Amino acid sequence: MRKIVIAGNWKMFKTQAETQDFLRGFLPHLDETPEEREVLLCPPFTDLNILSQSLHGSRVQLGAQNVHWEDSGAYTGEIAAQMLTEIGVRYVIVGHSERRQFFGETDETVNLRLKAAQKHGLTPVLCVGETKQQRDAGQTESLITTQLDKDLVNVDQDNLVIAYEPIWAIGTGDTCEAKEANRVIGLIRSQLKNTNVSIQYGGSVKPNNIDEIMAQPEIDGVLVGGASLEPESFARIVNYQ
Ligand SMILES: O=C[C@H](O)COP(=O)(O)O
Repeated sequence: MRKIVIAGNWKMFKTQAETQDFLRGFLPHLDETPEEREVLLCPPFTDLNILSQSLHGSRVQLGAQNVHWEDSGAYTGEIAAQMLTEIGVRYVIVGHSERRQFFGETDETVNLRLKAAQKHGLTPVLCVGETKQQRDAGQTESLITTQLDKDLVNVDQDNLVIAYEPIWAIGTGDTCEAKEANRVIGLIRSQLKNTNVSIQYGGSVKPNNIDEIMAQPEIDGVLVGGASLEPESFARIVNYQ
């Protein structure tokens, strides 16, 4: 049985005070959320501790936005898996297109980060997806196949979530058609050893398109950026019909 995972990726947004405001507005809505849905927040590192304390005893899981492959060392600006698990983090986003595009993340470093996360009991959320140029050139399938082949070398598929995020749909309001996202996610699934991996869609998910997205048979959840920052809109997404 595939798990439904609804995740908010806050990217580089929210101070601790803003995080507390968010929780006041968001948490009461979880009374309506069906039990089987995993709800996940991935804030900036500086918000993890306060969220860990505030969410103690709640059903919301914590995720980080990055993890280094070494246990410790001289890696300025990076974070180690044990620093995350010590404060109750359970998931970590790896290979987000913004990391690949702006911070030199490669399939090789994505693979190292995935293995390090798993070694310490974190569940990685691996992001894959094509640019507009690659889509227009008919390279979506080959690009995703290459990413999966390289990123998943020696990665345990029993402790993994994948997010299909077409880069052209991220933060643009230009959502991938639900049926097309379903098709690509089916293709991703067909390339996995474990076909029960939960595969999310990400890219301009909003309250007005969540129901159609989640009605697709291959889609097991969503990775939400902008619309996860506002309590009412993320609550509507978590409580999709
Ligand atoms: O990680 C989340 C994605 O990059 C989607 O962001 P968005 O919902 O703002 O388009």
